[in-house]
Formats: sequence, structure tokens, C-alpha cells
Amino acid sequence: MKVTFKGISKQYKGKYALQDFSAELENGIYGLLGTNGAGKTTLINIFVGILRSDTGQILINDVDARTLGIEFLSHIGYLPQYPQFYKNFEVMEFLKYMCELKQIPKSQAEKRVQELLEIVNLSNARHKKIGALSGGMRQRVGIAQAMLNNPNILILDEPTAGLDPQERIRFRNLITKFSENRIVLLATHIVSDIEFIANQVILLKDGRLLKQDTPQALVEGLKGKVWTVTATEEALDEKLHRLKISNMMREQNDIHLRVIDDEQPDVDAVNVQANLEDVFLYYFGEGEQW
Ligand SMILES: Nc1ncnc2c1ncn2[C@@H]1O[C@H](COP(=O)(O)OP(=O)(O)OP(=O)(O)O)[C@@H](O)[C@H]1O
Repeated sequence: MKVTFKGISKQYKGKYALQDFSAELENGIYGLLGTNGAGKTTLINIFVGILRSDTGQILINDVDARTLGIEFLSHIGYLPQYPQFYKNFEVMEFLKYMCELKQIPKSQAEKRVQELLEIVNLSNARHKKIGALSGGMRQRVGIAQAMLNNPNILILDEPTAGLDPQERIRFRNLITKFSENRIVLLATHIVSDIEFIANQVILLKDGRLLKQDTPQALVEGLKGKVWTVTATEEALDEKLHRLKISNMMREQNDIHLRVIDDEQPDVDAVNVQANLEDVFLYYFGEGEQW
């Protein structure tokens, strides 16, 4: 499976929400990473056909998505940023209803729903009302409905918002499980959602593609730019104003600062191994105010 975005732009009132976005996706997990307002949802909404782009083209296996008509939808599974569920539906009832909307034949629907309930570990909750589920369980219903038609492209918009750490881990594992032989596009502003599961990261800033690369290569690109600096309480204010700081840890009278800087920020600054959080701060963290 291959998806090609070619020069996609979208403006609202003369301001670009997305500008000349081009990228190529093959099977694997793609983390679409950007701050709030970067254009992630705009890109996804254009992709799934909720929005029309002003310019550009999306190709599915080199064929213009617009010429595919209804066939296009058979390729797509989609979990929106704010999924609206019918709260009075029971889990299984809801999934069966979604099968009907997706025109999955009745003869297959029952089996498919059972299978997915098993995979997302909701078999025991199949007769629970959706309104009575925890956030994590509801997101699992969301991903199950997105997988009903066995799509080869799975699109998830901020899927872990509101989940607790354990639910996040479960959800990430589920995504990895579903990523075999598929394209998964996962939009988020939370680095840990994708740090260890994404094969590629797409950095989106102010509607523009900044970089597309593997997490390892992005981290490697920051080699020599991440430092630890130790400060006393008295020296802290000056450093907070001068430096781009990704973390602070107090240890007795010392405060250890993790600093992102192209140059050695202080004479006693020591280089440390970068991580994807540092990459995020390096590209998106300008103008931090302390
Ligand atoms: N319907 C709209 N009308 C006007 N401006 C819009 C509209 N939708 C989005 N925008 C603007 O387009 C830009 C990109 O928004 P978008 O929702 O795609 O960002 P995002 O990366 O998904 O952010 P978030 O994580 O906050 O949803 C923002 O500046 C936003 O204010």
C-alpha cells in the first residue's frame, strides 16, 4: 500500500492551515507530530474526505483518491479526534450498527465484531452501555469500529487524549498489533505516543512539513545539541531566561537542567544522548516564556 500527498494546501480566511504538504507513506506507523494548530486535523480531514483541499492531490497506489469514489472508503479506517458515540448503545450493538453503515454483509458482521471485541479486549464489556465505559475502553471501541472493514490505511487523530498512562500503553500496543501490512497515520502532540512505535515521524509546523524521518535519524540529528547544565538556586533565573530547557531536576542544592543548544551553553555543560522529546523541543520550542 502506498499513499502519496502531493502539494496539499488549505487556507482559512487567507491564512494557511496547510501549505504545500507533500509526503509518501508506505506500510508502517507514521507519527504526525506537531503543536496545537499545526494543521494535523486539517490534513487528516482532507485525507478522509471531510474537507476539500484548495490545491494538491492524494494518490492511493498511484491512483488519484478522488477517482476511486466509494472504493476509497473501503481502504480507510478512521478514529476522529472527538468521536461521538451513542451513549445508550451497548458496545456490541454499536459495532454491529457500524457494520451496517460500512455495508459489511450481515453474514460476516457478527464474526468480525466478535473478533475485534476479542482483540481490543472488550469481550466482557460487550453488553455494557458506551456511556458507562472508561475513556480507555471507549477509545478501544473507537479503534475497533475503525478496524471493522479491515482497512489497509488506519487514521487516528489524537487517539490517546484523556487516557491514563496504563490505558495509553495498552492503546499503543493495540496500534502496533494493527499496524502489520497497513499504513497507520497517528496524529498527536504527545511525543511518548509515538516515540517507540512509529517507523517514521512527520513533523508539521504552521501547516508546513518540517521533516519526515525515522525517530532514530531525528534523534541522531540532535547529536551534540543536548546538554546537562547544573545550576545553583542563585544562578537559576539567568539560565531559565537564556536557555532552551527540556527538563529540570532538583537534587539537594543543585538543579540539573537539560538544555537544547547548537553551541555549548556554559563552560561546564556536558553533552548527553538526545531523545524524541528533545527533537520536539528543538523544532517547536521557540519562544518559551519562564
Ligand atoms: N474551520 C476553521 N476555520 C478557520 N480556521 C480553522 C478552521 N479549522 C482549522 N483552522 C485553523 O487552521 C490551523 C490548523 O488547525 P488544525 O485543527 O488542523 O490543527 P491541529 O494540528 O489539528 O491542532 P489541534 O491539535 O489543536 O487540533 C489552526 O490555525 C486553526 O485555527
